[in-house]
Amino acid sequence: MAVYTEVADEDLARFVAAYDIGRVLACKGIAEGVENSNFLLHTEKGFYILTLYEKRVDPGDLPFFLGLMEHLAQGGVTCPLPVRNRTGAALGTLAGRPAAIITFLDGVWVRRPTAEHCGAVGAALARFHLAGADFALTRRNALTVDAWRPLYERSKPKADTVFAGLAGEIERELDALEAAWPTDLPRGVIHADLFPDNVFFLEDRLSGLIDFYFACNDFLAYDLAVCLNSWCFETDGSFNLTKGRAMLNGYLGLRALSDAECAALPLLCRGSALRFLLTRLYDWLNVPPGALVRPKDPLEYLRKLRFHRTVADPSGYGLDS
Ligand SMILES: Nc1ncnc2c1ncn2[C@@H]1O[C@H](COP(=O)(O)OP(=O)(O)OP(=O)(O)O)[C@@H](O)[C@H]1O
Ligand SMILES: N[C@@H](CCO)C(=O)O
Repeated sequence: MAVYTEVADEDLARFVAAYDIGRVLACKGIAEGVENSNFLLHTEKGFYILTLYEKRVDPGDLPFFLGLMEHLAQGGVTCPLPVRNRTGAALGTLAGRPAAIITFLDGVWVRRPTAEHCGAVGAALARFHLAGADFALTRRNALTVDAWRPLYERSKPKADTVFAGLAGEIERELDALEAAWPTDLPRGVIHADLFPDNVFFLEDRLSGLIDFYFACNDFLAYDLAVCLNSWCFETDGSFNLTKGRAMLNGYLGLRALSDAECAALPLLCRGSALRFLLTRLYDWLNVPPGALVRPKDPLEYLRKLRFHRTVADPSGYGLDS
């Protein structure tokens, strides 16, 4: 999260007065993250997260995200719940933005994940996929293969200022992925952004998942690719096979992967790496003036992408044949 939009005290007090959570005692901007404006809200009833939805969130998708949290919680996935106001609405408007209050989840995200953390995340991801299977709403993935080229075009004029040769490398990758992207893998609701900062642990036990604002319907195995990318690389850029194996085995303990899903993993990992390279590149080149935000390094994902091009089969991620 980040803070793009400031909220006046009177507006906040009026917004919170519609809820049954007491008066505002304090409200502090959260610097972490890059997508929405987030605040730690302290009221007479306790702590909450106040989110103002920013540029990448289509307000029409908010019932999907908020409904998904409620659905997953009923299905045994620990996650925050939207708080409803006295009229039963989970969504309102604050400072000109769609806004919601969600419950505070205890735990911290791990800066240096171990293989054990990766195993727990693999299992949690499978639990998410199983619990999401009977969710009634759907949302297409707005950041899948057909969206990557238009997204790239918006950064293209300045891409080579970030890294010489970056534009050409992205264009070759887009050509390859558009030609080879799978069409018929098992689909369902995916988290699509289950990075370490979206998974909380309490004393090494996974305590819950947050940040459902990229969730959508897409290939289930693509979600694993997002997690292999975000959890299993070391800071020196190398892929940690022990972590990859732990994550895949954690997942396989609850949901089997088909042969086609296994075979597609290297391609899905390339696609996922390109997706985060492209959104990070755009954000890097377009920091709004005055925003409290730390854009993330796009080149981290260029290095991951290059690694995936060298992976011939899923044993390269630790998948036992
Ligand atoms: N329900 C919650 N309970 C406790 N803390 C939360 C909760 N939701 C968010 N946070 C805090 O806010 C931080 C950022 O949240 P989040 O990851 O949802 O933001 P974001 O802008 O969507 O970030 P990104 O998409 O870059 O991960 C978290 O790391 C955590 O510190
Ligand atoms: N988790 C993403 C930010 C949200 O899309 C990243 O690290 O690039």
